[in-house]
Amino acid sequence: MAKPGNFTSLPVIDISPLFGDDPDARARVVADLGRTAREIGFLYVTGHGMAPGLFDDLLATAKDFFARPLDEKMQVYIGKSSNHRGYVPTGEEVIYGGVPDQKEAYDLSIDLPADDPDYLAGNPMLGPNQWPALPGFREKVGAYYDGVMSVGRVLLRGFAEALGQDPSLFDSYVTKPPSQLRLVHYPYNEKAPGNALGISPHTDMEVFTLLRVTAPGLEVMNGAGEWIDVPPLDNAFVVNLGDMMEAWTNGEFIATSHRVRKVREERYSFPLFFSVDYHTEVAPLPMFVTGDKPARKPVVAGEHLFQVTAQGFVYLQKRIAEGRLVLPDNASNLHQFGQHARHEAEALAPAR
Ligand SMILES: O=C(O)CCC(=O)C(=O)O
Ligand SMILES: [Fe+2]
Repeated sequence: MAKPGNFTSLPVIDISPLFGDDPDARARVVADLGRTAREIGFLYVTGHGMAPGLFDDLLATAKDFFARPLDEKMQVYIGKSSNHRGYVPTGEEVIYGGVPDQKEAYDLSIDLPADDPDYLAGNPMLGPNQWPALPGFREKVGAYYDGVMSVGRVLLRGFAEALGQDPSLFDSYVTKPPSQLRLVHYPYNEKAPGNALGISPHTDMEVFTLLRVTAPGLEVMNGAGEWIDVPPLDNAFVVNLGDMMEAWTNGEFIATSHRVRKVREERYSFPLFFSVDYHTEVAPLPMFVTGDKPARKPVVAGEHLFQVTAQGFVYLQKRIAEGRLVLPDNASNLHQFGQHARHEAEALAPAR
């Protein structure tokens, strides 16, 4: 099983050469990405080309939205959506042990038209977003979403090259991906003990995550089992590889465990979970399977994501209890992969 090295801090990788045409500079970045993906699974990304204003606007918009009265936010309650989009009030997410969080969120993903065939067929993760009526919200949050997805696509090509493959290796798997952006708000909590958990140890399930946060709290586990601080870095994304990347590469690239420590400070967190297409069967790609590294059991990406999601949200649990929602019983557990397996062996519950 893949295991990270004994790093004590994360590398900062300037990916601007991935947008340029200097082959030597590109090769250096690709080599850095490869080393990091094999040994750490976590990095800061700068030189991503996104104007700082996009994040500033996202943050200001999120602050405005979360400051609105509850009944206004509930106009776009996630429980009104058939494809998991909208406002997630405090208490909606099921807590895996420990002190309940005061966190609230707004979830969006690829904004498909109402005549999208997957949406019409009742797909539980594909369809339109539920946009709040707040002026400018859709434009600003949508612009950030498009920007971060573009960075994700460039990064995906960089990782493909870092595996010694054609940059387009993964492209055909990400044509209409349910890549979720979460706007998360942890209000000020004067009682929050510094070492209590905001999110318990987990790996992210998707290909990789592009994260921006406003305050410290995120920690990554190194190979020695020590928690390493990942404080926010100005105009940089924290990028971590997820289970699908580890599964595709048969463990060559690693999904690293992380957790969020509670801090006595209001905190906003904006993870973009870069996913593959809903119907993709995620299995090790043939070039990563060898005699001593047998292929693991495949999962259908979207079914797996939705199955895990369904366990974590009250409105989905209600739909299941009422028989209005039936989960596919063939979606196996992606937590069998990578560090999730190790954590489950250590009896630590996944957070999402
Ligand atoms: O808020 C953070 O710093 C990270 C959140 C996270 O790990 C997640 O949502 O999966
Ligand atoms: Fe995470």
